[in-house]
Amino acid sequence: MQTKAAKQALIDAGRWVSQQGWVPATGGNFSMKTDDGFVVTASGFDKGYLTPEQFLELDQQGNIVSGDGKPSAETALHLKLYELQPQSGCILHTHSVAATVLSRFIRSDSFAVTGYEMQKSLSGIHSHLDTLSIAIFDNDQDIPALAERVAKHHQTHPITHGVLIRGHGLYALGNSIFETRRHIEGLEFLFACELERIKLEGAVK
Ligand SMILES: CSCCC(=O)C(=O)COP(=O)(O)O
Ligand SMILES: [Zn+2]
Repeated sequence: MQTKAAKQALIDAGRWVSQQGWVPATGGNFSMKTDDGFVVTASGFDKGYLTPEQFLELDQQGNIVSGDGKPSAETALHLKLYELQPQSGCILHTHSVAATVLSRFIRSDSFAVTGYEMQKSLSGIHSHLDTLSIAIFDNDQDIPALAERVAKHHQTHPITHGVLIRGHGLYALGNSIFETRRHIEGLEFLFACELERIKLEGAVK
């Protein structure tokens, strides 16, 4: 995709995720592969009201080639995820309440679900009987270190649809912005269902 069109697609995605309440304050960051490299959101802006000036353009190696301000503080994690999953074309990082709370509630290193028809919104999942597993990593202000932990985990448990960062949010991957948006919407639905189920089960204990 051309850079200008990629920025507009991310602006539209930002408005949508903001309307869903999944990028409060200045939370979240977005990136997409382009014909020349990548575009990534600049740091510190409200992702619901992005403008074309609030992006940086990176070359294929992730070096800044144009744009003002600082790239997202989490750019290194985006670049690592593209390296691990080269077919990925777009990464959207969100901070929903459900992803934040559930990733803290679950003590193990993955969110695993089965039994939901909505699992089929995720590429490669064809039955509610399949088990969907999303890895959870402890949060870290050292983003390159976090990216290295993700890479190490990927060697034994390949990352497919996304990762959760504990108490922080979701990184969703897809081969296009359309697939990534679908993955976010499907995953957020599943997170919300699981939160409701946990609350109901707690109430009857
Ligand atoms: C209040 S959001 C804290 C930083 C963060 O987690 C985030 O997603 C936004 O960071 P950026 O540098 O991309 O604006
Ligand atoms: Zn974040």
